[in-house]
Amino acid sequence: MSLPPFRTGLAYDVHRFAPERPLVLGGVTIPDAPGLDGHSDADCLTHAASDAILGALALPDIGFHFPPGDPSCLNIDSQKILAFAAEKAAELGYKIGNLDVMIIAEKPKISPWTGKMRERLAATLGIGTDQVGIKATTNEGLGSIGRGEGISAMATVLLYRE
Ligand SMILES: Nc1ccn([C@@H]2O[C@H](COP(=O)(O)O)[C@@H](O)[C@H]2O)c(=O)n1
Ligand SMILES: C[C@@]1(CO)OP(=O)(O)OP(=O)(O)OC[C@H]1O
Repeated sequence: MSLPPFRTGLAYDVHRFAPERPLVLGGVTIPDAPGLDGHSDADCLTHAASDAILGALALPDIGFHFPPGDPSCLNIDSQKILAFAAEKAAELGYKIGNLDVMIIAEKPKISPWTGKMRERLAATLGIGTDQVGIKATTNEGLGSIGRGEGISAMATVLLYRE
């Protein structure tokens, strides 16, 4: 692998609602909100963040490392997946410059939780909270997300070498 000083990564994930499950986003359990369906904890924000890091490194995605359906991944805490991606970056000599995430959801209201999510992701990644951005938007009623069928997330990351 060539080792340029900077590498960027981009990722997307979406999960449909599964109201009987707890809602975990950015490693934070949001009370009184419908959860998401998945083999893991279904934390689409953290999945997108993890895939952005793996993508920046040109490594296979999270499904390769944590196969859907693998019993060892059942209800897995996605912070473990994010920590794995961060370890891969460190192994290849990269640090995280910044991570930026966008949540697209009609519900619940995300903004009250972004502070805790930034702290959780920063702790998992071993970086400062000022290196983690999290924003949310609705889909203005358009499409499956707009109909309130699930939550999606996009993430971008900058990695650098010293
Ligand atoms: N699930 C969401 C969606 C939006 N927000 C916050 O509301 C603002 C306005 O959203 P629009 O979709 O109308 O642009 C947005 O900037 C967020 O601050 C939210 O917290 N949770
Ligand atoms: C981490 C995994 C493990 O099953 O989680 P899932 O909940 O299946 O979520 P998805 O984003 O569909 O695919 C990633 C999987 O590898």
